[in-house]
Amino acid sequence: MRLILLCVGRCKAGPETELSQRYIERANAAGRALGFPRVELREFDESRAREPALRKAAEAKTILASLSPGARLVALDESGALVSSREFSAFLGKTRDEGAPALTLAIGGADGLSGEILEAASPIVSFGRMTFPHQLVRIMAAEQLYRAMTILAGHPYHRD
Ligand SMILES: C[S@@+](CC[C@H](N)C(=O)[O-])C[C@H]1O[C@@H](n2cnc3c(N)ncnc32)[C@H](O)[C@@H]1O
Repeated sequence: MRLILLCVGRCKAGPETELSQRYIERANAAGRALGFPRVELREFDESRAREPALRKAAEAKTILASLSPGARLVALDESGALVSSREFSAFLGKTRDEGAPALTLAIGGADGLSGEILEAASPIVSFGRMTFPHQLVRIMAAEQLYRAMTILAGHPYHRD
């Protein structure tokens, strides 16, 4: 099952990009043998529309258009469900075993994700009730994908 980290907003070259790339490379190395051939990072420009609602709607259209047929959509949003790393890894394993061709994790831009995306997603996952910048969330999501791979592989990176 392909894993896609879909980001509204681009990250400049620098420490945030380096760290998220490092976790993606680790997730790729650990995931290949587990039926996760690769984590793909896709970035889109934030909309330049004047109103936040119009920006979010335009960004939602881009996100929905980029989903491959049969792909599962997970939204990252402050309002979502609080899940443990083990629960998240179990969800990835179950979705893979159900035969989904791809799973997309969507990260919103400065305005956040639209209601349309939150309704289309299952589940909506939160990293806590605080709001983080999308650059940090990208790193956190990449790390959680790597952590999930190690949990599924029985590797001792994750300790609890
Ligand atoms: C700067 S935040 C969006 C701002 C916020 N929704 C607002 O109303 O102003 C950018 C993106 O990072 C992700 N994000 C931020 N905090 C998060 C959290 N606590 N849990 C999960 N995702 C988060 C979401 O995908 C969000 O759309």
